[in-house]
Amino acid sequence: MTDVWSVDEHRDDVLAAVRPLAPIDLPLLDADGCVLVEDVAVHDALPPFDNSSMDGYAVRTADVETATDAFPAVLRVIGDIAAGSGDLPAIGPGEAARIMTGAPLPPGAQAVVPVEWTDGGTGAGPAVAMTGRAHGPEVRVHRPAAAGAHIRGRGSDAAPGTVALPAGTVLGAPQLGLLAAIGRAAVPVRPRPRVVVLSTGSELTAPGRPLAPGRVHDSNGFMLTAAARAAGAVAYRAAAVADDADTLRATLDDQFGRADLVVTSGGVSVGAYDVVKEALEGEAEFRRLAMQPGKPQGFGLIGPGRVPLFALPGNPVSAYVSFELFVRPALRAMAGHTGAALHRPRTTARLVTDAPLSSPAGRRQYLRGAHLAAEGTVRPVGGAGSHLVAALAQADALIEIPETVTEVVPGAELTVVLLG
Ligand SMILES: Nc1nc2c(c(=O)[nH]1)N[C@H]1C(S)=C(S)[C@@H](COP(=O)(O)OP(=O)(O)OC[C@H]3O[C@@H](n4cnc5c(N)ncnc54)[C@H](O)[C@@H]3O)O[C@H]1N2
Ligand code: MOO
Repeated sequence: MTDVWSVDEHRDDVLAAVRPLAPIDLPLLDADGCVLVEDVAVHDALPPFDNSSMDGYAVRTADVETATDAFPAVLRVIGDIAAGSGDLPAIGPGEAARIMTGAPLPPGAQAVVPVEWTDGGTGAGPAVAMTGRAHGPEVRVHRPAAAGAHIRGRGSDAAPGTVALPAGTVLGAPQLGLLAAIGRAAVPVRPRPRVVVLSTGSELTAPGRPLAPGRVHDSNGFMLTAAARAAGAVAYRAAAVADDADTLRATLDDQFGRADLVVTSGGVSVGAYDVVKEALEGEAEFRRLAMQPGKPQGFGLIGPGRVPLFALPGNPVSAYVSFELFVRPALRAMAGHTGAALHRPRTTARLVTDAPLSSPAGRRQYLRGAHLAAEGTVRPVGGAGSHLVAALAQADALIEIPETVTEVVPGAELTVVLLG
């Protein structure tokens, strides 16, 4: 009897075989979505200097401590400080400087009074101040301000010597913003894996071209390339290769130099033209899994570069489900992700169907489903056939039915894999 592997055994074997890619320094926007490999320290304080958080007037607190609407403090405006100013007037007793948001606090000032608390230097009340008219040589301040009011202190966001981002951080928009703010132009990260997706089958025709009798369009090439991109890879679809082992091998050899991982589909079953098996004989291991769809699977580290190659089954749903369960975690591991971040999130949901569903004994079944998070339910979409691409396109989850279960009744609690 031929050995049969479980889904978990195959996934564990594949994850044990792949390694995180060597780190490289990438410019910030190229590092988007990548995993940082070293702690990044703050060298210069952020903000780099004390600055105003409001448009208003930089003042000495003693000068405004008794200010009210009836008895405003009248201060002499000795200058204008815009964001980016380097030349700052010193504020003496009875003086103020008009200051903009983000502008450096001038020496002598202890607080900023927002323009709304003043006459805006117009000689009028607060209502007029709101109109933002040009200031005069004097400003009337109507309220006191505590020391430090409306001032963003040097280093109050990130202090020098602290860790801005620890190794292992996945870089997204806020993290890239922080790196830019502390002056980093490039960071050491694991690069996105480069993936080549290759469909096999003499029946395959590129979409956009008319179908000759007996032929079908190559859907796997596009679906798996998109799935690899969604997993964080830089992925390209190669033109489909006909069922000829020598041509396939030559095409694969050509791709190994430019790919960190290769995905093929088709040609792994027991048919007369299962050329992927033939082309990789002795290098990849071909297995039967206790799984439906996705029973035949091939995997190996191929060529001198030992490039991971996944030979997925040709049926489109089988190929996609196999990608999600085996290739995606491998790609995520190569990109430096660990733990739960390798996998699609899972949850439990109540099955909504009119009649019980049957499932093959001894095989873990993955039905396609529509998940309703708010209701905690999942509804099967289409049947179990592994050619049902239209139903797959309606699904946002995989419904997992364990190997030991042959029938599930409406209302049963099942694990679902969220495809996001
Ligand atoms: N006698 C047996 N026959 C089959 C078995 C078996 O155990 N004994 N297993 C079945 C299962 S399960 C699967 S899955 C498929 C896997 O077959 P292959 O990986 O060899 O795939 P092909 O034969 O090349 O194609 C299968 C099917 O998928 C279509 N296909 C293939 N590539 C594409 C593509 N890029 N785009 C769209 N459609 C594609 C192809 O035309 C076939 O219809 O084997 C079963 N048979
Ligand atoms: O197990 Mo094949 O992978 O469905 O249809």
